[in-house]
Amino acid sequence: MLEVNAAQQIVLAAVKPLSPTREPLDRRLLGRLLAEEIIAPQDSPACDKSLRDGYAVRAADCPSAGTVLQVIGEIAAGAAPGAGIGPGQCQRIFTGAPLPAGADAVVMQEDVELLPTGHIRLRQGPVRPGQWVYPRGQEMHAGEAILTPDTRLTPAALGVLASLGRASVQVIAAPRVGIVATGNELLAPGQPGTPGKIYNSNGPLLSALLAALPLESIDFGILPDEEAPLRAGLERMLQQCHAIVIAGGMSVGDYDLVPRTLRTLGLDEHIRQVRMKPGKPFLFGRCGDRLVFGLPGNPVSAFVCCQLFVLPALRRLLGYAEADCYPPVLPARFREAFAASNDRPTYHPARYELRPTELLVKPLPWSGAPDLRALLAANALLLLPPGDVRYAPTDPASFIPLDRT
Ligand SMILES: Nc1nc2c(c(=O)[nH]1)N[C@H]1C(S)=C(S)[C@@H](COP(=O)(O)OP(=O)(O)OC[C@H]3O[C@@H](n4cnc5c(N)ncnc54)[C@H](O)[C@@H]3O)O[C@H]1N2
Ligand code: MOO
Repeated sequence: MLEVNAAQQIVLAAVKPLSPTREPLDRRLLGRLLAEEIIAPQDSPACDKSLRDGYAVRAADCPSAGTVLQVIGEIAAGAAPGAGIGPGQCQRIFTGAPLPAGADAVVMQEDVELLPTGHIRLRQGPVRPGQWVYPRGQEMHAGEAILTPDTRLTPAALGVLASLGRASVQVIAAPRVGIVATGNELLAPGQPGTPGKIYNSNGPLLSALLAALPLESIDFGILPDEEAPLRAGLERMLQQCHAIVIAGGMSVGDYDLVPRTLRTLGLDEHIRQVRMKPGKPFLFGRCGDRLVFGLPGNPVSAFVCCQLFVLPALRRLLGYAEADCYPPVLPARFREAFAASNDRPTYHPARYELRPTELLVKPLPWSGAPDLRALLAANALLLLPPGDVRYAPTDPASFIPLDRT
């Protein structure tokens, strides 16, 4: 049976980033990949600016405390610089306002005494040239490359793009991803419960996991274990989405119809099972250029397969470099003794904590693939090898953090 690492490589090898598109600059671009080089159109700041509320002066006029200067006008932020200043003169100025011609320094208003004659007297001196001035081009020069293609857009990058006056940018397109739960036993939240039925937790669980990425996800609700409506539903999803995520009906039972139904829709199956627990009946393939992920119905299995295979593939569709697509695996030490017995490599819900110099990890009580409640307290998946294993406190461990953003 395929190992997890090999399966992850097969998935990523089958995914190509989507094409670039031009989109309006807003917060929906957070986490998207830039697809153009951004060049500064002009110097920033475009002129020398004041960093303080106070007075724009000529430093050469201000050798010492007690210097008296004539105030000849006022410049607010957003105003044109207006008249320049000559010897013995200054202008009232506010933070962000352009320095008038002749001025090369700013004196904070706290450092002057305002005289009734319309003059100021310096409380301190000398004034250094450039004092409280943000010089033209200090942040960037016209023609300078500010952002390279393949930059992942952060809040700071979006702020810088806005500061350049950009209303839109070229980014890698965001995929549309469909999610559906299958099973005759499933009820939508709000429907009256009846014996034998359970509520669909996988749909909301997977939608929430996908919400960590800047893509459009569509929840297609529930499809039954019946061939005709299942086929029609999956076909509709394939028409509308770049990738589809199906949970349930993946195993070998008489009502596990998903794999064979996908085959009638032209599935090119790349993966049918992976040597892991939970999540063994994971399916991956393509229908034409659509990516198809079949997750086992047990909620923790669906969760783990989403973390290990679906999210990495979607990051790749978004244009992330391959190495940035995988969830990180971090080294740690066991916080306490633990004994495990598993027939496959296992991803066990756990809690990690940062101690001054190392990470400690503690497996949580967990009763297996259906036990979604165990994930409530988890912030990690602890990797455990197959077989009977006993760990003592401080033994080495490795885990996947679940709180990575
Ligand atoms: N004879 C075998 N039986 C099973 C095998 C096997 O190899 N041989 N594999 C087991 C493993 S491992 C898993 S995992 C499950 C996965 O099976 P399916 O993908 O077919 O999932 P279902 O049978 O549809 O459901 C399993 C379980 O999860 C519940 N479920 C399903 N969907 C949801 C949902 N949307 N929300 C909440 N709970 C859901 C479902 O009611 C079942 O209890 O198969 C083993 N069997
Ligand atoms: O592989 Mo299944 O997901 O253990 O229960």
